[in-house]
Amino acid sequence: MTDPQTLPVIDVAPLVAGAPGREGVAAQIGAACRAHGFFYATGHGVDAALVRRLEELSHRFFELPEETKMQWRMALGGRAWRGYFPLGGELTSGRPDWKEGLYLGTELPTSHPLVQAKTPVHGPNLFPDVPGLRETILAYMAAVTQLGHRLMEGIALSLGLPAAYFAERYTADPLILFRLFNYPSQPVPEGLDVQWGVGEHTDYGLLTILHQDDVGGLAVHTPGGWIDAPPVPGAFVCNIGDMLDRMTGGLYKSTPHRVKRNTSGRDRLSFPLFFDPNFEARVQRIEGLAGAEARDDSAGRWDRANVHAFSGRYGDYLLAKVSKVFPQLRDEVL
Ligand SMILES: O=C(O)CCC(=O)C(=O)O
Ligand SMILES: [Fe+2]
Repeated sequence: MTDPQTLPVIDVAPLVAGAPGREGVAAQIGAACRAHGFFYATGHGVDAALVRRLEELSHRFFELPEETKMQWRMALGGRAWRGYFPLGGELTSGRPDWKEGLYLGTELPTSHPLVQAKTPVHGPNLFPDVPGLRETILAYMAAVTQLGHRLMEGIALSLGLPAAYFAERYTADPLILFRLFNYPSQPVPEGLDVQWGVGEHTDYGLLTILHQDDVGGLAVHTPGGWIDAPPVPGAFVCNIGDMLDRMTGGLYKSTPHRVKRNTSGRDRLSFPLFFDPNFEARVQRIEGLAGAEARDDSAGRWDRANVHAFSGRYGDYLLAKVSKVFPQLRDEVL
């Protein structure tokens, strides 16, 4: 039985290896997705030294003066939606979050057909000039994207589907967005309407794979109330997003979460990688899932949206959401 007060820690090694035990791993993932949509993954095979190096280099970047970091500001990333945003620069539910960040994603050259076609959220990254950061980000995104493919196989098996179900329809070429976040411990100036590191929200796509450092602050809104998702050394926090909720008719919940304002006295780093359907993919219900009701839960949702009513390209869903969190960019780049 899954304890409703703690998030399960699942050793995904057999799934990563494609070994016989992967059915058992899939069953545990399925139980977690039905219970809270959140779990920790250990045994994932992503090199701990790579994660440590990314933490060190990220600290080095965020420690730079704000004027320096603004050399790589998002406004310069254009439609690709890449670059640095300063403290208070992103809104959740209309309020500024107390975090700064660097937006990244799959690295595509300007000559790539999708970039030439001006497809939003596709393009080259704006890599800060911190020695080693570019290579480390690219290696990290590649490793965690591979993990995303394996976890989606586990999710497919957990629904009684062929392992390649999602890859065949949505994620042969997944949309990967990646962020480095820093939640500084610095107090909020008087008069600013800031409450959270990140306000309550759900993630938009299929699966989020998050590394958080040892500071803590992430909390998850389960049916039984808010529970903490404290750091578990060496584990990724995995949670499902709105599209999997939509595809499964609500069987797998896209669970709201938020991050407390950091008052620990040291910076908190987190690195979410969003493993999402291809921008052009049309998102459809999975046929014949027992227990799926596709209930309209919009009245109780943070954004009052009915994900089950959505039909269209994943890219359109994403853009409608993103333009709410960065309203100042919407007019410039979309
Ligand atoms: O920083 C965290 O721990 C969570 C961030 C998050 O929820 C998000 O970026 O969607
Ligand atoms: Fe999130």
